Amino acid sequence: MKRVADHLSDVLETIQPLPVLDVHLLDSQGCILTEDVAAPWPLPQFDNSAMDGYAVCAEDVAEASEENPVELPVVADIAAGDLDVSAIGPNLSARIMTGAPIPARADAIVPVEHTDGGTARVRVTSPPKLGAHIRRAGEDVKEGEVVLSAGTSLGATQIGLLAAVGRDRVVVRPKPRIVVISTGSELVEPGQPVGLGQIIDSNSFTLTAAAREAGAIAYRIPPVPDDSEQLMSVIEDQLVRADLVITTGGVSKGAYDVVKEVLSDLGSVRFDEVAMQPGKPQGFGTIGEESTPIFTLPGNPVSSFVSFEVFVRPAIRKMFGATRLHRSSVKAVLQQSMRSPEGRRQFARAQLQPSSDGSYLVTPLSSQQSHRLADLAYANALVVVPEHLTEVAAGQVVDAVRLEQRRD
Ligand SMILES: Nc1nc2c(c(=O)[nH]1)N[C@H]1C(S)=C(S)[C@@H](COP(=O)(O)OP(=O)(O)OC[C@H]3O[C@@H](n4cnc5c(N)ncnc54)[C@H](O)[C@@H]3O)O[C@H]1N2
Ligand code: MOO
Repeated sequence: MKRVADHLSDVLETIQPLPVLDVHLLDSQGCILTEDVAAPWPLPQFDNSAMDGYAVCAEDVAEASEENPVELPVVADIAAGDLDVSAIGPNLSARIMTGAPIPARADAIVPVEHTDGGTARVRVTSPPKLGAHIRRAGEDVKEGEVVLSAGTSLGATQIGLLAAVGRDRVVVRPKPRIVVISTGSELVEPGQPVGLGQIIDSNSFTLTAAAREAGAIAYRIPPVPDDSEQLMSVIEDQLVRADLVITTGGVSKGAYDVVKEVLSDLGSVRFDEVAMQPGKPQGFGTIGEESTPIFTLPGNPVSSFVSFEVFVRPAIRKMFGATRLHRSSVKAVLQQSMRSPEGRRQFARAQLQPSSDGSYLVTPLSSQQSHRLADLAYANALVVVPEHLTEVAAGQVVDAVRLEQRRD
């Protein structure tokens, strides 16, 4: 049997980052920036007021108090966006709104709450500190400063910053488009009547959602029966829009394992038994004119999910240029002894929880059978038991891969 580490390194050798693309700013959400973006101007671009109030010279109102307000003429009314802002002279003031440019010589803003709000003359009842409520040009970002560097993952706040420095397009590595195909003549769609012997296709839902959680654009298509011509035609159709294809089912030793049959003659897909539990039957390779990568994962629901976690997720992350391909794992104290098949790496569903001293405790779920979907939905970690161990006693420290918290 092939080792997990060897299969993963074969996968990651074949998978390459997608070519970069110049996209509209909002289309960059969730993508990784591939250029350094410098600010062509400072932020803020000009000195402006942080408060609705009055621009003054601080020393003119230094003695102001509730009992002895200082009264100043109001010589201008400056709104945000006003361009024509003249200087104020000594012992004069200008009414000013938040975001409006500071008139020359003003060196403090008195918030309207500390005045009588007058429009021709204003009575100031509290002295501002020098520079109070003035947002200085460049205090946020300096002109020419690199605000985001290549490799940054773009979320809402990064996209806002890019807009603020004037970018309407950016160069990113796009999200891979992934097509998920479940195979099996027994499969029916959720929401449809389920006949005797039929089962609902859950794999394609799990994996489409998992691919999206990993950062991809994922398309799910209805299950394809165990018929080689139909499967071939569906795969060929889907190659038009796919950067990567995932199938589930039909890769073990059954008489109707058509995925294996069809893909053995197409492209460069190799079928291996990988020394892991679950997820032993694995297929991977490339197909079609554009050598599109394809994973053929086993049909058992847990096996397909674990295979996705171990091989497909890192591949997706490599395609969109992430620097961290793997999920984080922690050392955790096993709460219950475990057995593990000899010579195979076990990925056991488990509940991980922090303990009061900052360490982690992990409890493997009672059954590790590959069809048990409820346990899978309940697990928040996978305990990894290396190939050479067949037993791990309670109290031992193990590696636990953290899955996204799906139940909190
Ligand atoms: N004689 C042997 N039989 C099996 C072996 C073996 O080595 N020798 N390996 C077992 C292991 S391990 C796995 S894993 C499975 C993999 O089987 P396939 O990939 O061929 O998958 P199927 O036979 O099509 O289905 C297996 C199982 O999973 C259910 N299934 C399939 N697709 C879905 C879906 N989309 N949603 C929900 N459930 C699905 C299917 O009904 C079967 O119960 O082979 C073992 N057998
Ligand atoms: O390898 Mo299967 O994936 O054990 O259930």
